[in-house]
Amino acid sequence: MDEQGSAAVGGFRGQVTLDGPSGTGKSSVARDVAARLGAAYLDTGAMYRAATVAVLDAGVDLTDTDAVTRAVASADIQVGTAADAELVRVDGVDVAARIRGAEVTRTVSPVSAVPAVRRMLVDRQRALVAEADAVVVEGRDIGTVVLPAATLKVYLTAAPEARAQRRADQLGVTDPTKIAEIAADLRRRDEYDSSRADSPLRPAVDAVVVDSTGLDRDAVVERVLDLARTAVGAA
Ligand SMILES: Nc1ncnc2c1ncn2[C@@H]1O[C@H](COP(=O)(O)OP(=O)(O)O)[C@@H](O)[C@H]1O
Ligand SMILES: Nc1ccn([C@@H]2O[C@H](COP(=O)(O)OP(=O)(O)O)[C@@H](O)[C@H]2O)c(=O)n1
Repeated sequence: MDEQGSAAVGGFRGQVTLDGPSGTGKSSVARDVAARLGAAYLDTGAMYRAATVAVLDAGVDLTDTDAVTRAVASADIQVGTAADAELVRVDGVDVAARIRGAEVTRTVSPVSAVPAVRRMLVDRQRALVAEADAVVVEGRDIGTVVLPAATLKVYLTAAPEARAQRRADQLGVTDPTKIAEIAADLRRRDEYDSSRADSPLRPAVDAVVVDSTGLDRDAVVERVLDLARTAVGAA
């Protein structure tokens, strides 16, 4: 038993994927699970957000997919894989705070729908994963496209109102008009991410779907750790 009162998954080796829409708890759960497993952690959304910073700074027309691709290809995008420290840099500049801002959040879905951008970032994601014996990777297409042979695939869902409220709480937003704007942004990104032709957001056929609506963060973490124990036992 560890200090949090549950058995750790000792010597875990393998890949855990966490996919799902915004506000379902992917980042927070993935970080906690990685820390408990002693695994690396990769936030692929941060990579698409960093790519979006490069596109915004290049000032290109977002509908010009060749120009978007060139802007991403010529940027030096660095994302760390430690669960306890966020490292996101574009051309050596720390953009960890900027990637969470409204401008990037508004623009990231069209940038991430460009197939050539996805190919570049998926190659990077697989290379980063290959460096780790144990890794937790979160995003939209990790179980379906990036790591189809992962040890455990989890697809997180939650009711749209719960997701919007969580995001509002996280940002310290209490104004109902602003909460409605957050909910509208989540709907827009859900729609964009689920309907794109390349790597749409959807559960892998062999993913375990976990609905976090009525669960707190720790309960979801415990559920994923239980699933990881079972997956390792079954391997
Ligand atoms: N099961 C949960 N219940 C309530 N709040 C949660 C839960 N999981 C995560 N949160 C909180 O909701 C917010 C958004 O979670 P986050 O991990 O960023 O989601 P995602 O990566 O899916 O967008 C964070 O403040 C997080 O602490
Ligand atoms: N593997 C991934 C991860 C993110 N994304 C894109 O990047 C955006 C931001 O991802 P994120 O994980 O940071 O978003 P949140 O869930 O934190 O709001 C998503 O809305 C997708 O458009 C993607 O296309 N594929």
